Amino acid sequence: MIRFENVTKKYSGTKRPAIDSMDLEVARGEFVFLVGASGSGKSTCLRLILKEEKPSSGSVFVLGNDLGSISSRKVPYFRRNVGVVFQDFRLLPNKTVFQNVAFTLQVIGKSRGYVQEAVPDVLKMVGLETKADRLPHELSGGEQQRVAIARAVVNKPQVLLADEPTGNLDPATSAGIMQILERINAGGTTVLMATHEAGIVDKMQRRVIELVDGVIVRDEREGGYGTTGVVPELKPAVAKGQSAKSAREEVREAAAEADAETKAHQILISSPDAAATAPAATRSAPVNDTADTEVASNATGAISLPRPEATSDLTEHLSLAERLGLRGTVDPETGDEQNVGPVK
Ligand SMILES: Nc1ncnc2c1ncn2[C@@H]1O[C@H](COP(=O)(O)OP(=O)(O)OP(=O)(O)O)[C@@H](O)[C@H]1O
Repeated sequence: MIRFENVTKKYSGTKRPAIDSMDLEVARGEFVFLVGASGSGKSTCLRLILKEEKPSSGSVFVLGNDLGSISSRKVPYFRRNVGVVFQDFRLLPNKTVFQNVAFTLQVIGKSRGYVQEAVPDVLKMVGLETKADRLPHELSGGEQQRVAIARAVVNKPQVLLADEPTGNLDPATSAGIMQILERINAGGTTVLMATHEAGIVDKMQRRVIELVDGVIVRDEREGGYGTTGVVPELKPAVAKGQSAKSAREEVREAAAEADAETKAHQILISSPDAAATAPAATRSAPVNDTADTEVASNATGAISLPRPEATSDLTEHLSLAERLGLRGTVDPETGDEQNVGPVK
């Protein structure tokens, strides 16, 4: 149904590819989560499937079409079979719920009779049959997303792509959206959903594909959000003289920052109120128990802070800086930093 063959996508003006030599196969009727840190290539994957972007090399096949050879005249017809839902809903603000959903059908030339029948049906499916005459701004976020889903599936596409569909919603509302997506999938539609929401992925236990820097690092049949997160490989570069001096400054700054972070961390731990108002990435960063993973990146790209006791003196701060690649080896006899340089 969807197949990537050695697909690389490099946007112009960027150094590394957004998708790197990817092979992927999704069968009819599957429900697939695409997870990974911000910038790992999830949206690019979805855009390639929709033919909004072209691969730099390799081939994308969707619903039996080789997207590399499909004529531009045929693209709109191809897209009729691929519904899309976005994080920010993208409803037409001056049209009612009914009109927003009907719009999809009118664009593809469905008869008035068909529209009058199909729209109430799909609004019922998403639980909005009583709100057909409302304008988007008269709806909650969850309701707006339900309209967007209704619009995406009203013409019964074979594939539904959802890019962070619950990104703007609270957990309870998100659960309702996921029930709707499950129902749509149960009806035979293949669903691909990019998400950062670990709770949702863990609960659903569906296929999970995890991306890191445009590469699939995990493809699990019934997976959870997981914590594959890769520790960035940072090597100290060799530098001498002035740059070594400035690198030493960076080491000290890193140490001072680590100290500040440690204090913040202590405040978070001692004050539940402060924790409640902390940024999500800070709250969700896992605390690792093994010394070797004090500085680790989790799947959301958040750096988990070293435990407070691990950074209780300057030596430990410098060790943190060393792990970050800001500090090179120290000559054991003189104590001088021999090979010091900033992260490359
Ligand atoms: N139009 C573009 N032009 C140049 N670079 C782009 C473009 N779109 C995406 N990128 C780059 O491609 C990489 C992958 O981006 P993409 O949006 O696919 O990631 P993502 O995993 O969906 O991220 P997020 O979770 O933040 O939405 C990133 O490095 C991003 O900066």
